[in-house]
Amino acid sequence: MATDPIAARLATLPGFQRLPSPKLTLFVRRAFLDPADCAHLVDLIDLGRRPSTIADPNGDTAFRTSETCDLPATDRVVAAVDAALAAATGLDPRHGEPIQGQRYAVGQEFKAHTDYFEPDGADFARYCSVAGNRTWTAMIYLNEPEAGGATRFKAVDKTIQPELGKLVCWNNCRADGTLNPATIHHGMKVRAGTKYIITKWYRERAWGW
Ligand SMILES: O=C(O)CCC(=O)C(=O)O
Ligand SMILES: [Fe+2]
Repeated sequence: MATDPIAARLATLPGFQRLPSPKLTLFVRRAFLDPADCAHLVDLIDLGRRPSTIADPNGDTAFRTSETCDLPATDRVVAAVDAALAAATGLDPRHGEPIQGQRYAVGQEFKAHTDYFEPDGADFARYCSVAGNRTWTAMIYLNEPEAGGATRFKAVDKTIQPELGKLVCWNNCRADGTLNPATIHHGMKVRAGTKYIITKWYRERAWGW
């Protein structure tokens, strides 16, 4: 059976808990970021937010209703988080997309989706011809909304609650490299308060710039 070297590494790190599922390689690490860094990132997201977009629009204009922020790689905290993620995971930082922030107000959500690009989707060549598809996702909750906003992985019946500084990371592929539909997840509606997260996606090859 193929093995996943990144998962093998994460399993050895203090505080990293692996989801006990043969279908999905997913880890949670509580308090990966400290409150001051989370607060700084929240401020950056509030300053730079724009409506979120999706690849391969499916006709549902309410599919992803959040806002997104392209975080500046030159920011001291953004650079430190980038380095910390690469150091923890062992993923090649050159394969990483720039870190994004996401902000969900009350009622906003990102319906069930996978983070990889569908090979038969209209946008596949545009998004994947240089760097290849997405491999790992790293996502960090920057705060705890007062209600709602959990991330639900329905194929493995796992719901992760937002918690300040909590890192969730998973492999969008199986150990043999094929895309894993069991990674499907839903950023559920915020019911009270505002939810802030950062997302970092890694690619098969170096990101083009
Ligand atoms: O907001 C969430 O909990 C999930 C976010 C997400 O899935 C994404 O940005 O791709
Ligand atoms: Fe996602």
